Amino acid sequence: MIEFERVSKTYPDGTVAVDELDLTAPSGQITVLVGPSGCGKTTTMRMVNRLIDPTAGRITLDGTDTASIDAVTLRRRIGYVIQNAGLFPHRTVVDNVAALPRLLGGGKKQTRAAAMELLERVGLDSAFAKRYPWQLSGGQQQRVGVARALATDPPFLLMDEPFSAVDPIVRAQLQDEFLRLQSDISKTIILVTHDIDEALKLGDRVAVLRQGGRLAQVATPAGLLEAPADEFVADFVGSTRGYRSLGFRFGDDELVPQTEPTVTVGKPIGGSEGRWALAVDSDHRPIGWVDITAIGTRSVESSDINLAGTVARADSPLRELLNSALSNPAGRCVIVGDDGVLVGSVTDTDVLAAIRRARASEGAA
Ligand SMILES: Nc1ncnc2c1ncn2[C@@H]1O[C@H](COP(=O)(O)OP(=O)(O)OP(=O)(O)O)[C@@H](O)[C@H]1O
Repeated sequence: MIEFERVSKTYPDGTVAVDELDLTAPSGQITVLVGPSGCGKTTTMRMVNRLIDPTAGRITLDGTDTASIDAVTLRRRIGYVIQNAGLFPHRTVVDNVAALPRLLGGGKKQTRAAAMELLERVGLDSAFAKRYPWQLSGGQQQRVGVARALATDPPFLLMDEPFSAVDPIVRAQLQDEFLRLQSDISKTIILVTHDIDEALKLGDRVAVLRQGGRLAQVATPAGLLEAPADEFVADFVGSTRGYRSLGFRFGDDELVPQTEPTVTVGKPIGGSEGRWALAVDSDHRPIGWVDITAIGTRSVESSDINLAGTVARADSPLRELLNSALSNPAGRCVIVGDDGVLVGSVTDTDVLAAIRRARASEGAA
């Protein structure tokens, strides 16, 4: 757990960057700091690893005052990921990741092997290990940045705008991978962003800061959308906050897929009701929809398949679940497993009902 207790920072020129901040970042969770430019996010984060010293107040890591820990020792316990990755330009990818463990006295073979394993975990093929940072895309560099921050297996991680230097599609991929990684490693993370959508997607808790480094509200993403503390927060989360909750995901048991009747190419349609039937390949992966009324008793052909529909996974954001329901001619959301194999389907009404249930339980919490 990282705790800020009445922490303030006034720069020598008199700028109050952070003003009496009280905030807790719980263990094993992602706490996001979000707010407009200049509201003190980076200053707040850098006080944790003492790149900046607070003017007043104290910051504790699992109860220990950071001021009482030697700065080098402190930074070993806190991984740090920054925008544009900040990699050593003259070292290969694997050497970037292995650098700190080597410095701490790890053997060459052992630290390299550990670095290779980490690179795999962050989704980088081993073929990239011998490249230099400039030979990687922005998204690949960010992955190396994350691997490097994790190299000493620190319990705490600070991430300053880690995904903002890449295009929106790569950013979404990196965010998804990061959430998957975090569900495995459960680090105590503080992440800074100015992007409210990123904050709502990644944060277990989101702290909204306003100008002058004052905390406007800290809440779960759903709590923030449903009950903004004041006009500033309401404006910051935006008037489309109803739609923003479509970025949330359901837990495993909140949506129960029903069996979806299927058809395959080369076979006649048997026993499907309604107008549309889902076509699947021989591995039972959805490929499109067939208009039953156009087929009659003959066999289904590839050219009969309407490819308009999309699929989602049970843990996809609600946006993708609804998108699947709305894009499929049958109006049902098709759910597949990680391997792309059909699990079943839910209706758009099921998705909306589950959203309402989730909101009701959030409100009751
Ligand atoms: N070394 C410094 N000396 C004086 N003022 C500073 C210094 N560093 C930052 N500031 C000021 O402190 C305030 C907070 O800056 P900080 O970088 O923490 O904000 P931020 O929320 O991270 O901003 P951004 O989203 O634009 O990166 C700003 O007004 C900034 O101009």
